[in-house]
Amino acid sequence: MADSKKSIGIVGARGHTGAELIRLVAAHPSLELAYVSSRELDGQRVDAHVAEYRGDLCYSSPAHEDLPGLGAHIVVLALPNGKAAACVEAFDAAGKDPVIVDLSADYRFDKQWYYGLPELTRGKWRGEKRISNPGCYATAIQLSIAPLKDVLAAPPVCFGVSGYSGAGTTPSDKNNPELLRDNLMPYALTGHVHEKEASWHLGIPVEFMPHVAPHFRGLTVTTNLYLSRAHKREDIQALFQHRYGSEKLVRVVDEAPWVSRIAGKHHVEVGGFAMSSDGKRVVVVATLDNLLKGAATQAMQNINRAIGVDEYTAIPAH
Ligand SMILES: NC(=O)C1=CN([C@@H]2O[C@H](COP(=O)(O)OP(=O)(O)OC[C@H]3O[C@@H](n4cnc5c(N)ncnc54)[C@H](OP(=O)(O)O)[C@@H]3O)[C@@H](O)[C@H]2O)C=CC1
Ligand SMILES: CC(=O)N[C@@H](CCC(=O)OP(=O)(O)O)C(=O)O
Repeated sequence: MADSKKSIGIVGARGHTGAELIRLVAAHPSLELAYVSSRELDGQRVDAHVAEYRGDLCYSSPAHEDLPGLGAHIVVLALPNGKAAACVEAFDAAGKDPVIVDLSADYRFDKQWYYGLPELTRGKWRGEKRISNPGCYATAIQLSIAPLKDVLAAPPVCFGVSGYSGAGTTPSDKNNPELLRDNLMPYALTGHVHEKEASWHLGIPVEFMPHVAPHFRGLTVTTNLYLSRAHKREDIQALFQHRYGSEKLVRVVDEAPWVSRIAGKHHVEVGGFAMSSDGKRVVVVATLDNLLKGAATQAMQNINRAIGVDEYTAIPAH
């Protein structure tokens, strides 16, 4: 391994987000895969599953206690919710302190961890090596609401529709293409963890109603916002432009964006800005790829910052 490169381990690398991260790492000039874990793919070559990876690495299945001994500078936890703590505890017990990026919801409410939604929290990073990566819907919700936070008259109401890759690879109704065919499946209509996450990090109550749809990847969040005083559409657009005009991974668009155009892309699109006739209600639509800006791309932004390289290194512009 070249000295100039940092080594990275991905725990839970068989999953959808793990595979996207392997692709991003494969194209990264300063990162090299140290290990990728999967119980199911243990012993199989990585390049047999992720064509973009060129190398001889095979998946392995280390016990949690053995992870610290593998020595990666950066560890990404891409495990189901509830499974991160055992890994984190193993690093603590071994006295090892790599950069840990957790993709699950497990540390998103923990003040000891940096919550890495760079477009909104970049300035809050104090060099923490423990980074919780935001949820996919929670990213779209927060980016849709943040520019209007100070002019709201009521809690924003968000209608979300995700592709079924959002439900991971463990079989369930929410990733069963047979049940999803010609269907839209509502779930967790109150109290979804991303409702709590967006409310917590924005500091205002947010209401969220998720659905899962037959497409594989990409999500839409349509948010209804009541405003404390009348606005013109140009005023709303100006607030979004002011907030995101210089952001490489947020595009403020005129019309309401379509999810079919965001699949495989690394950025967020936010637009629509449909006004009520009295100017006191606006509907904002955001789309992003749940596996990319909703997970792996955002993790890569956070890793890049943690290792001191440009935040967008190895993240394609389109
Ligand atoms: N999918 C998405 O759109 C998004 C997902 N996330 C979060 O990222 C994390 C990973 O998501 P995703 O890639 O979709 O999940 P998947 O279900 O696709 O993958 C989960 C991974 O964890 C491993 N795994 C499953 N069960 C266990 C277990 N009990 N113990 C140890 N390893 C296990 C699996 O490999 P193996 O079984 O072979 O060991 C697999 O590599 C989750 O916390 C998810 O909530 C965040 C944002 C978006
Ligand atoms: C369609 C679908 O099921 N989506 C997932 C969100 C995926 C995600 O961002 O996950 P975490 O917050 O768990 O990391 C869900 O609603 O739980």
